[in-house]
Amino acid sequence: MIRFEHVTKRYPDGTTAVDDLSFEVAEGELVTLVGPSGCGKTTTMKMVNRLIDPTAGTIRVDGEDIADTDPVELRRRIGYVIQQTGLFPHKTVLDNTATVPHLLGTPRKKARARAAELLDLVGLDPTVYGHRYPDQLSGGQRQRVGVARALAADPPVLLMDEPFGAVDPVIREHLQTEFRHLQRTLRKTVLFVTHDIEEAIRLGDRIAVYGHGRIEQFDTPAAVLGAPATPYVAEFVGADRGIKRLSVTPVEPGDLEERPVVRLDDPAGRAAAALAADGASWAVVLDGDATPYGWVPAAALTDGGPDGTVGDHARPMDATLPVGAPLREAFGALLGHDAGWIAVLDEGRYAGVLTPGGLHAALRRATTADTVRTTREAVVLDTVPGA
Ligand SMILES: Nc1ncnc2c1ncn2[C@@H]1O[C@H](COP(=O)(O)OP(=O)(O)OP(=O)(O)O)[C@@H](O)[C@H]1O
Repeated sequence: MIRFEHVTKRYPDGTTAVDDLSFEVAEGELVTLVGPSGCGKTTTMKMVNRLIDPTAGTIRVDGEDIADTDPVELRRRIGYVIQQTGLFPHKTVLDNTATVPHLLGTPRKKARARAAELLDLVGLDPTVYGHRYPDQLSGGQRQRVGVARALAADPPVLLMDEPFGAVDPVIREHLQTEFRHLQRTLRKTVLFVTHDIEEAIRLGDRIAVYGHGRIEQFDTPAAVLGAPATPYVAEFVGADRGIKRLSVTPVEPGDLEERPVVRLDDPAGRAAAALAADGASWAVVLDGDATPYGWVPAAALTDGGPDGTVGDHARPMDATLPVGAPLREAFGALLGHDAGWIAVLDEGRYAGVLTPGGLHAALRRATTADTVRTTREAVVLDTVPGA
């Protein structure tokens, strides 16, 4: 969808900001460009909507060489969000959001109705915030308006240059999470610039790690963290990259353990006998066919005699995780609940439990995947002193 072919940008003073860059962002993909200050990220982005023209090379959007495209027509197809959101100070939030569709010919009333929907989508109640002016909003709220405004003309491509840069870390993480959810449904083609590796990992389908004017590695977050291509990338992603990988490795069905399962309305005596036959000290309790309710210790089932149902003795546990949740979330959930396990759902149905042992195995699985990715040439054999 966005394709760079041997693109170089040299500024008139001789600075080479981007040097022979080639990469592609697929349709519906979110690529983060990450690197230290001055490495050419913004220059790369501004060449896509022709705010800057390259010195050499070709950039294509949807197959078309943008050098042959009228910049105004090009920018209609490309939403642009920047850190200083660039909102019109004298217009209300609603009018700021509705401006571009209105300019493009959408009747005013329809443009405003759509703007209200978009404000809602980015988490701003239009009845509360729609009539405010930008200086009556917090930094995080202004950035949400910036995102809503960029989405208003429904462009297939979004360029985002440090869009969440000006807010504190907590709000920032919140905005990132919301944007990730939004992107799951919108599936825009997004080029997202950041100097924050955590942000790049959380948001990117793939990450381009920039050195000076060049991409040092272009791959999925898991691959960049698991197998940094160069010492520069390894240093940039940080010594704690193992921990960061918890954010990008998902829980898979194979990581789950099977436990005996009983149902709330099962007779307690029969459940106790089944557990005894299994030699199990506890069972998962389901409410109906597939909804986890909690757990029951074997010993509790026969408290007060064998009559009654499992429900009389079961203990609720409200935490569950979906298959595909990042291990970081699973780790947090395990720490937050005393039971040493967490029920995992696959498409809403109980699929098994995740234990600390399963979590460990999942991390090892991710490591093994990296070993397969790493080419033989890339492996450096060190001599172990004294071996
Ligand atoms: N108009 C210009 N004239 C000359 N040099 C420029 C110009 N704009 C940018 N540069 C230089 O080009 C290089 C890349 O700049 P760019 O803004 O693309 O980097 P960046 O990675 O986005 O940095 P930051 O994270 O600080 O925004 C830098 O060395 C910068 O000083």
